[in-house]
Amino acid sequence: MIQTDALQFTYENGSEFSFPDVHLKSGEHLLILGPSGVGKTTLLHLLAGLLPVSSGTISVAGTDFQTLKRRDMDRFRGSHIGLIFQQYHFIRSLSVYQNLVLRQSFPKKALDKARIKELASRLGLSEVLHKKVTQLSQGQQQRLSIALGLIHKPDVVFADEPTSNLDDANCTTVIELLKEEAKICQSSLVIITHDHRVKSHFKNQLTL
Ligand SMILES: Nc1ncnc2c1ncn2[C@@H]1O[C@H](COP(=O)(O)OP(=O)(O)OP(=O)(O)O)[C@@H](O)[C@H]1O
Repeated sequence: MIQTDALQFTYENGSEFSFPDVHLKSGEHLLILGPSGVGKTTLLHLLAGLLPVSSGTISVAGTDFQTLKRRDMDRFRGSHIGLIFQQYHFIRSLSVYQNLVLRQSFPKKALDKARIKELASRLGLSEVLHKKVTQLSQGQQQRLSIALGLIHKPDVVFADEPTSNLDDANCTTVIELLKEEAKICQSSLVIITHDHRVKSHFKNQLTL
């Protein structure tokens, strides 16, 4: 599902990063650990095609990123990749339901109301489905962020620090939700974190 070879990236200011190869099969999970500043988010952005590699290759869901032009990359990401960011990316003027509809329609998929209702229910968002996202609690925002990463049943889900700012009980809940939803969607799951509480939940780990 994910295969990288000799990945390197250099920021404009000259900061250079070399990453170990990642090999992940369909439905597998990977936890990427490492101290702050080591390049975890940079690696996630490369794997999601948000940054272009300086050298090396990435293949996700059988597609070699080198073969994709920028617009094709955006389309590919919309269909095959789910992103769960540290900072929430919601459209603040819209409701929870409208945000999910918009994300679902991005890869030009037909509206699937049943899928939205079902996912919202599993993530405990049914009661707030028609509320503005600005009216949600922190925990509800976190769960909406997960729902937005999974609504289109992506092949791969990348989650960047999904448990930062959570207490121990909520940390476990969010990790279990992510694993459960990834299993239902048969998605591979890559979690980037420096939160050592997450370690015990994943066997497959890569430390940068
Ligand atoms: N756009 C940029 N231009 C230059 N340097 C950058 C840029 N973005 C990040 N960096 C630097 O690259 C290094 C790696 O950043 P990155 O965010 O990938 O680390 P990280 O391991 O995810 O850190 P954290 O755990 O704190 O989120 C940091 O030193 C950061 O300051």
